[in-house]
Amino acid sequence: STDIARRSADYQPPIWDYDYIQSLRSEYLGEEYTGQVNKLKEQVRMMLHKVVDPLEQLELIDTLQRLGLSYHFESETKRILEGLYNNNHGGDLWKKENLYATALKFRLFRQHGYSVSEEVFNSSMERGSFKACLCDDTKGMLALYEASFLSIEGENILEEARDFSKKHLQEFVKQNKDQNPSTVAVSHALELPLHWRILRVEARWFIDVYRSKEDMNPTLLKLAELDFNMVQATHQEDLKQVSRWWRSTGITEKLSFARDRLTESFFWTVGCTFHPHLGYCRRISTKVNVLITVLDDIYDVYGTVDELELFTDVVERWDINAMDGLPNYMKICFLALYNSVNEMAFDILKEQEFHIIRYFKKTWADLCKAYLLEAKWYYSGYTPSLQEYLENACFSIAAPAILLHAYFSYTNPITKEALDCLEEYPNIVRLSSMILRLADDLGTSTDELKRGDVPKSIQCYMNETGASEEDAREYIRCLISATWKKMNEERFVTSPFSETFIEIAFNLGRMAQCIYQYGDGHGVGNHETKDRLLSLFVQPIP
Ligand SMILES: CC1(C)[C@@H]2CC[C@@]1(C)[C@@H](OP(=O)([O-])OP(=O)([O-])[O-])C2
Ligand SMILES: [Mg+2]
Ligand SMILES: [Mg+2]
Ligand SMILES: [Mg+2]
Ligand SMILES: [Mg+2]
Ligand SMILES: [Mg+2]
Repeated sequence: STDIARRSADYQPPIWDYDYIQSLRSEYLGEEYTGQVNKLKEQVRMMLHKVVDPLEQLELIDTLQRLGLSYHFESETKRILEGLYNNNHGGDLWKKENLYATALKFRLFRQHGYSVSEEVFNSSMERGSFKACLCDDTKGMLALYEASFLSIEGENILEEARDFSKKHLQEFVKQNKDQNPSTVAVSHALELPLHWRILRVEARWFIDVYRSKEDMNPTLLKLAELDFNMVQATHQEDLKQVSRWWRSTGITEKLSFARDRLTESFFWTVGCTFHPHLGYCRRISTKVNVLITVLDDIYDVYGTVDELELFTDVVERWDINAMDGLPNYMKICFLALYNSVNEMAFDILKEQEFHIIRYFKKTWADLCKAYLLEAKWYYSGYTPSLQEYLENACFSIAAPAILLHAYFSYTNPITKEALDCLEEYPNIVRLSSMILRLADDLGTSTDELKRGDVPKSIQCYMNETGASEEDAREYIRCLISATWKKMNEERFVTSPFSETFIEIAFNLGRMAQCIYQYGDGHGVGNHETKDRLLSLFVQPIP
């Protein structure tokens, strides 16, 4: 190609090389442990049937969830919560309970879609604020803090609950320097509340914490360790398979300027859909993520505006006969995208007799148009208002494309109603995109601006208000929190989407906060991400 001065992002090669990934093995694959795990599951089912004290029921449900086991006991959990909700939701039991029990029940009810009012905390308040004596009740403070993240817009009691509990928990950590189970639990929650954490990542951490708790139940621990390792073995097979596909495309050689992040792309999908039987969904979503990562770098780093115009036009037309004018690196990328997407469309046509190409074509065209607009803003030196930036950046972050593919890759039967709704970018998609975009900008914008990229939300806000970068970042974090309140409301809206889809959309936002918790965990693959990937995909729990 002509010697155009092209930017470089100087991305490092992947930490996880191909041969290493292909060498992964697990003794937990296959039937070896199925007998043992089924026996343990039966024992836990008995525990769920025998427990009668309401607080113990809630604690068992919460523990199973944090151990990553709740997906085995969904019907038992539903039966218990239904019972608790029906026979005491009237409210008398709420009054007699301590703050810890009230907050735990509130969080679990809301999380499972039972509507419960923030007024249940009234007995812990006087004259509009929480009773000062409560601040010594660390267990209650922690439960109140976690519960406050299930709030929706306009719930002032829960807003007050978050501020009150956060202040006293920070105080508690300051007063107690030594590492002990409660300071560890409090610091963990202050880093990221449970509601914003990815279940699979949280389970790996909590299993180690649970092992040393004085009320640890050996059956629960054993099942959690065994199940974690068996699921890990399944994920390893998915990863090896999709890694073989990625190598066969040759894209990492042909487009060496772009990020080669297959394993991190797989981590995104595991965070969204860890269920063992959703392997096809994980493999498709990984293909989408790793292709989007390359596409994003073509628009953000390497392509000239003329080339990007050409590429966007070809994607909009979705026509391989329109490729001739593309430079070679774009031919490779478009044809890989075209083949992968059409192959998935074929799978669905064969399985469900649904011809869906036009939905894919539209979502990829919308994504590339959003990319192109950002590239034009960059080359023309234009800084949009925050509002203008975000309207486009909720598309350029690719969440709508990611969620559309996720919907198709596990939903059977696909419904026209859900498709028409998806095509209009419903609230749940828009809100999930917003969280992903804001968390991504917090984690990646420093490096992006260094090598040259469109001004991100932080910079747009600074430009618009004259705020410092620190204040702008704080504002973006508040925006994430406010968006979560709107997302929480979506849980209660009737929609044509299944509970699974809603959970995947929630998890996409959680994944962003997980990946970017310590900076750019995707592009840079920092040591936190590396440690997480090792514990999730390589090292079984001993
Ligand atoms: C999977 C993704 C969320 C999507 C592609 C790679 C990402 C990690 C992110 O990459 P980034 O370059 O930060 O996106 P953007 O800031 O250029 O939109 C955008
Ligand atoms: Mg969670
Ligand atoms: Mg590369
Ligand atoms: Mg980018
Ligand atoms: Mg981009
Ligand atoms: Mg970014």
